[in-house]
Amino acid sequence: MDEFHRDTWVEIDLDAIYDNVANLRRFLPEGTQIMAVVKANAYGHGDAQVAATALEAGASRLAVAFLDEALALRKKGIDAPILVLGASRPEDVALAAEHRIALTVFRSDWLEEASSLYNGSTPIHFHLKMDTGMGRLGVKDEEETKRIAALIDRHPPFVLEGVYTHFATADDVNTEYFSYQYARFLHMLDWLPSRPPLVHCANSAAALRFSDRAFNMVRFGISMYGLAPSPDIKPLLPYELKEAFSLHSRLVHVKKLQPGEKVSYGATYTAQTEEWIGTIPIGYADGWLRRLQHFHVLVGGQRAPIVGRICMDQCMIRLPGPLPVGTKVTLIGRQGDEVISIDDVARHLGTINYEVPCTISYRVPRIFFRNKRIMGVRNAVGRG
Ligand SMILES: Cc1ncc(COP(=O)(O)O)c(CNc2conc2O)c1O
Repeated sequence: MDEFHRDTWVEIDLDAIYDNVANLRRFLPEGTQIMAVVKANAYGHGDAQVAATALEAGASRLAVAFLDEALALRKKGIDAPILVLGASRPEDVALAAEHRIALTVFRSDWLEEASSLYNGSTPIHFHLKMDTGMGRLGVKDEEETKRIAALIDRHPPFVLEGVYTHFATADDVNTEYFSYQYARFLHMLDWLPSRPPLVHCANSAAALRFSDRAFNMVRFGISMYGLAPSPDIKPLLPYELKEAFSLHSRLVHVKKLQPGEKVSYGATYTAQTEEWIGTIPIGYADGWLRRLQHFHVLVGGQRAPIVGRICMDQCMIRLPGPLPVGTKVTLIGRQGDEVISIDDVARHLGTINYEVPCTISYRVPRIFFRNKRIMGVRNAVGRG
């Protein structure tokens, strides 16, 4: 287990990850596989630890954004099938094949170049991405689709393992555009001479709302971490999700200010009365962004406002009274009856919940809990 020497840390409840996946397993139609989306360091939750837990709970495959993320999982001993959802380089097909990593394909010129560069005999699995209206990656016309299918067919090591699309509005209460994309996908699938073994379209929102239209695999991301894909559809979800991520620190300095005394850069905060001010060792370089000024944290089971500008490595809070240095501060999570959720932070920042855990940087160590006990600590500082 890594050590760390600053009293700020993330706690990842792997029991919550397990339960969120196991509940989906029970909820989905029999035979629908779960692909756990662990890109961006598992949305900031720890890629290998989340991957292993999700696989234990019933996921059979993993998805990442880029080849480097898949290679990192292999280095950490994750052996399950991995799909790279984003674009890769044609010259990296050999590397992907060597590590049994599937790649997304959506351009015939890319595949032409890959076939000219790859002389190996080790199979490389491809998932064909179809753009049904997300407008990001994917084939859009029949000719290109047929060209790609024919190229794969002509090149023995190339295997078409899957075909998929991605929804732009599955987390929207209004299902009109979702229905359009779903119908478009059905139509585009007929452009293929035959359907490959894996056909998938659902993200968390679609898996939880339209599991009857998920084909034979879902790509489960945000709700594996216990977060609703959007506030609007939270009431529509079929079962309770358990948030896995919490963020904590400790008071490293406590002082009493007299009226008129100032706090932090720009001296923008002025004490109005005698005030107790605490300093905590977390700042915007940790992803605790400057826009969180005027938000609050929990200390002593009570809300404490963040006062003055958030610095790179520290910020200040107004305490309910004199508290000892070392008192635990919760920035995301629960203290007694008080809770600060990721959704609360996202709302204050004017963003979506996805962004919050992803933004808590590598500099904040992650402590992993399984069966309520610490099973690992990862401190990425100094790992280059
Ligand atoms: C292709 C693809 N499939 C599945 C998922 C999982 O979606 P979920 O987390 O809603 O379950 C994502 C998430 N991609 C992104 C989530 O936020 N921005 C993204 O690009 C994705 O890009």
